[in-house]
Formats: sequence, C-alpha cells, structure tokens
Amino acid sequence: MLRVKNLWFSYNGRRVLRGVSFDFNEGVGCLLGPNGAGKSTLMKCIAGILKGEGKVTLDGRDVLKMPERERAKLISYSPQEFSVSFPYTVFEVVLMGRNPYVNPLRGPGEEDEELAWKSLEVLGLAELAERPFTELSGGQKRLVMLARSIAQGGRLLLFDEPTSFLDFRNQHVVLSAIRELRRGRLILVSLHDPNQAMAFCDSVFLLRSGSIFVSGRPQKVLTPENLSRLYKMPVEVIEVAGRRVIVPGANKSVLLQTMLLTESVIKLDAKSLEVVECCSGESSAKL
Ligand SMILES: Nc1ncnc2c1ncn2[C@@H]1O[C@H](COP(=O)(O)OP(=O)(O)OP(=O)(O)O)[C@@H](O)[C@H]1O
Repeated sequence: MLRVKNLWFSYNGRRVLRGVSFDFNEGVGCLLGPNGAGKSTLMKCIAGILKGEGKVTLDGRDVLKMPERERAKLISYSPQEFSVSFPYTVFEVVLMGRNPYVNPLRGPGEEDEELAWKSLEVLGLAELAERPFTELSGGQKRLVMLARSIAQGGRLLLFDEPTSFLDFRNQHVVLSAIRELRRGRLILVSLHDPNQAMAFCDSVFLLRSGSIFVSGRPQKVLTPENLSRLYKMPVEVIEVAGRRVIVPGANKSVLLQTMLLTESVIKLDAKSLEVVECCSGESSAKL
C-alpha cells in the first residue's frame, strides 16, 4: 500500500501541497485536478525528486528516507517533460531504465536488454529501436519514455500525464498497456480527462488547491457535483449506450448546484427570465 500522510511542499515559499493525505492500495489510481493543482509536484515528492515535508510509505517502508538507488528499484517515475540532448538510440534510452539494477563496472546484462526489448514491444515500438531519440516526434518520445518506465519496473509506477501529445489511438494503447502492468503493482497516473479516469482507473483522487478533497472508486467520485467543484464549471454525467460519459454541463439543475458551489454569475434572458449563461472565473456555459 502507498500511504501519503500530511505532505507539504512549497516552491520558494509558495505553498503548493497543503497536507496531502491518502491511501492507495490496488490497481491503477488517477490524480485528477485542474492545471496548477499540484499533481506533478505531488508525484515528484512521492518519487523523492522533490523533498516535501510529511511521510510517504510504500508497504510500510519509509521511501523518503531510503537511499536513492534503493528507491529507484521500488518506484519508477515517468515525467511530463523530458529532455535528452545526446542522440542516444531509442533502445539505449529504454535500457537506461535498468540503471538502478546495473552494476556500473559491468554495464547492463542480457536480462536487462531482454527487458528493454520486451518493453518496446509492449508498446509497439520495436521498429523505432535504432532511431535517435532526439529525432522522434513528441508523441513517439512519450511512448519511449513509458517503455523506459516499464523496463525499470518496481512496486509503484508513477506516470505524469501519460497521454499528453498522443493521438486518439495511442492514448488508448498507452492506458491499456498501463492497465496491463497493474498485477502486483500500484500505478498512479495523472490525467486531464475524467472519462479516461472512469474507463481505466480503479480509484480516483481529486486534487484541488494542494490537497485531496475526495477519493474513492470512479463511479462514486466522478459525480457532477464533485467535478463541478473541482473544475469550477458545470459538469454533467450522461448515459450513452449504457456508458457513463462526462461532459461540460448545461443542465439547469447542475448549473444551479454549480452556481452555489462556485459563486458563479448568471445571465438571464430579459423576456423569459431563463438562464442563458453561467460564468465562473474564466469559464462560462451557454444554454
Ligand atoms: N519549478 C517550479 N518553481 C516554482 N513554481 C513551480 C514549479 N513547478 C511548478 N510550480 C508551481 O506549482 C504549482 C503546481 O504545479 P504542478 O506542475 O505541480 O501542477 P499540475 O497539477 O501538475 O499542473 P498541470 O496539470 O498544468 O501539469 C503551479 O502553480 C506551478 O506554477
């Protein structure tokens, strides 16, 4: 189990995480929250890349107090942005995921190379193996970095916005591949699409203003009320062919709830007094 307890973090005195606490104990979990909510910061603190105040334990072990190399065997982190300036081949970049296990004097062994190949194959990237990483498109680079995380393995895999830059099909490929990895592991992803969280994740953690305000099973958490509160805009959940689909809302009951929650401004039609627009900060919904 991953347990995050009362985690605080500030950048130059500006608080970003404000006592984040949650338990995560199976499958794929999703951090959902608006831009700037602190999702990447939280992931980096869990991975020990940023030094927050608080406690992070993985199966009872205090990961923040572990030596870096030991932590890298337990936790792999795939960042939102990555820069590789030397023109390493795709295969070499993926093989680097094995670094925590490699004896620096001997270099990677056969088993490491095999794992790197398998990781490329899982994501359908074997054909890119000899290409220089620096010459790939943004989406291809994203896929290669995911392959690297898969090669690194570990008990907890963190993927920060794994679907960014990816086309419609590859978003599905990546989320399916991530889901396949969950046996015996905990996987935490950050996403921007609540529909993807609903379809691919076992639990959801809503992060707002640096703390988790609700968490649990997607069906329980991804409600119009919670999502309207999270994104400060009307949100509806509708049924299409038996599937729940989350859409920006225009339903009046949702609007009224949202107005109360977000202190929105509404515009009424002068004659009918019908609500025609609901404005909250920078977002607005026309009816
Ligand atoms: N290196 C940094 N120095 C100073 N402030 C930072 C730094 N990185 C992030 N921040 C700030 O911390 C806050 C949280 O950023 P973070 O990247 O964790 O949010 P996020 O939820 O991942 O956002 P997004 O969905 O846009 O990626 C933001 O206000 C951001 O401006």
